[in-house]
Amino acid sequence: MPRQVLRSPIFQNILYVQEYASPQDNSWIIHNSKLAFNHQVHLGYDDEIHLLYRLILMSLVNEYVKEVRKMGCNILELMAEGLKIEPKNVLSRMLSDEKADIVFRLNHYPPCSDSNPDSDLDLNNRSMSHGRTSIGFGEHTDPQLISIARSNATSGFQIYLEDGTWVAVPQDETSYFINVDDLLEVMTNGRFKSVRHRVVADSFKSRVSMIYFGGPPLMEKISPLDSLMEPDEESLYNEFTWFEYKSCTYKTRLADNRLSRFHKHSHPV
Ligand SMILES: O=C(O)CCC(=O)C(=O)O
Ligand SMILES: [Fe+2]
Repeated sequence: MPRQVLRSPIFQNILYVQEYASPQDNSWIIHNSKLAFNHQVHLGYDDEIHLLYRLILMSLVNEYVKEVRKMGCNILELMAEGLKIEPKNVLSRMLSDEKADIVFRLNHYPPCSDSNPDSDLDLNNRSMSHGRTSIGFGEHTDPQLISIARSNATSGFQIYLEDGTWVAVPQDETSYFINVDDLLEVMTNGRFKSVRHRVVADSFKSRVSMIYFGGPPLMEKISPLDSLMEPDEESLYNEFTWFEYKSCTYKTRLADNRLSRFHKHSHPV
């Protein structure tokens, strides 16, 4: 099914017809710019897509999202089991809730011939010059609970390690890539870490990825799970709702450490 979605001629057409930067960005995803080389396709808002295309596309996406949501729930249940907490749906109930805040995003990174011979060097440096590298999607953590991604086996996805290096994650179109997101870090009181990641555009191959972002209902209160906390353990975070956190993501820049704003003992960055 996912491969079918990626390869579907409908998707291919839409990728080339409807490419534009996301309206809510504050400069971090700019269509065809040197800051980011990425086209996002926002489904549902594209008035010019032929109605028939839109209907077929919507039904493919809905079917995919339904299945991936089930997978997300299973993964969260396995995590609860691994953490030895009860009930087993303590995390997954937020995704299975009919008000769960789900986003599906399709990213298209055209080949970018902009890269220069120094870029490998630059790409391991967090303070790189954006003008000289071909960043497809700037570094960030995903704000939700978990993200589940598939791609067309074009490299570029990298994760950040605490020692300051970026590690390329080998891609293949038969695997799912699961990210721990910000809310899961809070709910596990830091036991799981939200993974900082980015995409570097490939010089020769186009990359397409589709990501399911699983978030809880907007008014869900987020704080470390009672059932997980040791008797003398202190909560690292102030309680907030997903709505508050989500609003904060729109007011901050992509690369910001948004969690630090909700951290009990640190100053906002
Ligand atoms: O394209 C990818 O593989 C990752 C994109 C991403 O990190 C995102 O959409 O949040
Ligand atoms: Fe992401």
